[in-house]
Amino acid sequence: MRHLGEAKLAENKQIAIDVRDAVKRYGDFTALKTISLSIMDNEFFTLLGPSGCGKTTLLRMIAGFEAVTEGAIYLFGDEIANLPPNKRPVNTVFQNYALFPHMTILDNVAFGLEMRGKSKSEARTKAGEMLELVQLSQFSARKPSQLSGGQQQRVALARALAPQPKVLLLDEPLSALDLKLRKAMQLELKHLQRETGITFIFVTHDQEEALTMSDRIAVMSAGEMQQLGSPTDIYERPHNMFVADFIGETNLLEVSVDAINNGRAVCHLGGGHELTCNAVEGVDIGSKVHMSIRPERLFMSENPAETESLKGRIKENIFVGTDITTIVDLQDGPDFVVRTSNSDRGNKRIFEPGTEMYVNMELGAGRLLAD
Ligand SMILES: Nc1ncnc2c1ncn2[C@@H]1O[C@H](COP(=O)(O)OP(=O)(O)OP(=O)(O)O)[C@@H](O)[C@H]1O
Repeated sequence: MRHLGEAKLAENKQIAIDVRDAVKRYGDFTALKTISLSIMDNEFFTLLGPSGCGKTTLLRMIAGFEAVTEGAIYLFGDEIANLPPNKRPVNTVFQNYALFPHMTILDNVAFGLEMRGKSKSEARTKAGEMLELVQLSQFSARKPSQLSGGQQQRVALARALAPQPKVLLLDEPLSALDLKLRKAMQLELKHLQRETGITFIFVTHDQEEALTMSDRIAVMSAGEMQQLGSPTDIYERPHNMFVADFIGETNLLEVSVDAINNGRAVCHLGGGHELTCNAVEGVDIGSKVHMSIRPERLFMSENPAETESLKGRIKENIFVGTDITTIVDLQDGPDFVVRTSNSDRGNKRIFEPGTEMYVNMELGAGRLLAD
């Protein structure tokens, strides 16, 4: 099966940003450890990772606000080490909008264009078009304080898009917004990216945001890239424990691999429980590794299903609106978290706490992690 990210890459797109063996050190501290990645033209690319992993540092190096200690960054084929920030065809949207409070919305958007040498009338015409793009034309005469947080963020976007940069860098631009507005803005940003065709490099620590918006995601931790792939790759086929744990919710089980036959690995999880899943490269017989199973890939039944099946007892059911989360005690084995969507509850059983039942999964649901 092809994934969105791969399909896009297969179109032979030009590389917008090429980061080659880039290292960033602040004195003795290494903030980025030899990062290499290529971001394609017209791609919505996300740098995702916990606080302090180096995402902003990488973004600032692309923008030209930080020098690269080792390695190089290429922008559409050209090395940019000696290009000052204002000469790069790159613009940044920050978390805190940074609008001028005394200027109207229109002037805020026009200001950067005038600074770049456009005449006042040219700048204002272009600013008007940009406000139309972000659907704020009716507010062009207002001051920033007369707009909501979401509207101010859209002004900041219009301002950053106005000079038609080839690449737009977005550093956690939605984190100051409440959840509902953030979700609406996520879709809006994605549409804007499609409409303008500009390469977006988006920084976030919010995995759901990254999955919703991106063509591809680079998952980072402690200055290193852990995995690069489409949202489906990252979610369905995490390469390691960090990615499996950081992206979404998962059951991370300690297992020992007892046998590998025909591409299938038979794994022991303690307490006499056994599960078979697809073998992966780097995990051999005798390995003690982890298996990741997403809670929504498990289902419960009164009798063992014809798939992989483990006997357990219900500990607790937790109603979380769209789903019911069930904690299952496997008796001398690990606890399992099973998620049942409320939309297909008719097909899947929910049992009362204390009931003995079976937790089942398809063969492909468990994923062995090499580390
Ligand atoms: N100017 C600096 N001098 C020294 N250390 C720095 C400097 N700037 C960043 N760092 C360190 O580099 C590491 C990466 O910082 P960075 O801001 O890139 O992280 P981040 O992933 O963007 O985090 P957050 O999500 O909190 O913004 C952190 O440990 C930070 O303390």
